[in-house]
Amino acid sequence: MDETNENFALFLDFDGTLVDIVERPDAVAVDPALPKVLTDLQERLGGALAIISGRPIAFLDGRLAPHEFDIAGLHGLEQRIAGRLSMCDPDEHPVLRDMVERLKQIVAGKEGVLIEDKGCSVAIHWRLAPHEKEFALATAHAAMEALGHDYRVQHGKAVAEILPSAAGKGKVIERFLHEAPYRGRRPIFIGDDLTDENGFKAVNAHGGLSVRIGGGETIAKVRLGTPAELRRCLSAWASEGSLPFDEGNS
Ligand SMILES: O=P(O)(O)OC[C@H]1O[C@H](O[C@H]2O[C@H](CO)[C@@H](O)[C@H](O)[C@H]2O)[C@H](O)[C@@H](O)[C@@H]1O
Repeated sequence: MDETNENFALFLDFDGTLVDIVERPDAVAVDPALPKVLTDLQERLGGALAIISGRPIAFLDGRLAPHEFDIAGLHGLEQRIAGRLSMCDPDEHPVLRDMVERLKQIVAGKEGVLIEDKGCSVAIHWRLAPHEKEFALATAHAAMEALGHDYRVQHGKAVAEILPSAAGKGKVIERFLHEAPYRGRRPIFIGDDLTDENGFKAVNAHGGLSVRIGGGETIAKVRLGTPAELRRCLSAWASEGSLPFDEGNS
């Protein structure tokens, strides 16, 4: 391991952070150079690099293949650390499963409104139909009311997700920080969205470094413009070894 990096634990969001936002969730494309950059950086950090995403782990593994990184999916409902996998079982969420079927029927006539069924959570997207934003938000909140306190709505970029209340990026980052090789290190979390603010709060509380990609109100300490800019920073960090963020830049 590179000694200058031994104190850092790096947590990276996926959509809007490592990859550019696109119109459809299934159309997202990974820069071909990215998996190797992440692998090199993981080595520099003595293994302390993890992806923290709202996507299912299976989707992320598919996009980053053949590399299998430490990872948290579904906003922390699933995780894999050093090959140890902990998954969420959709069968333990029968009321949510019924609700997913109802939601598919409710949006059926709404062109451009997409239901992304993630097993233990469900997202309602309106990026292709911005005029349906209020409908999609009202639908998500009505679903949450019907499901009760065990579920909450997570707002995001042209999306509202219904997910178990226990899910949260801050909580899962805390879990990683209790495990080797993350334990005792200074955390860095890089994200772009509302769901990432909870992760920024966790790393800030540890005296860590929070980095927000793009605009919007944030508690992150550093801001970068775009996923492409971040990919350049990560590539430089992987090849040169020095932290590529200026902590004074917020
Ligand atoms: O935690 P993340 O890795 O940032 O995932 C958050 C959500 O990202 C995806 O939706 C977003 O990206 C789509 C593709 O660019 C875009 O079409 C959509 O408007 C964005 O909200 C993903 O589909 C969700 O499941 C993730 O929770």
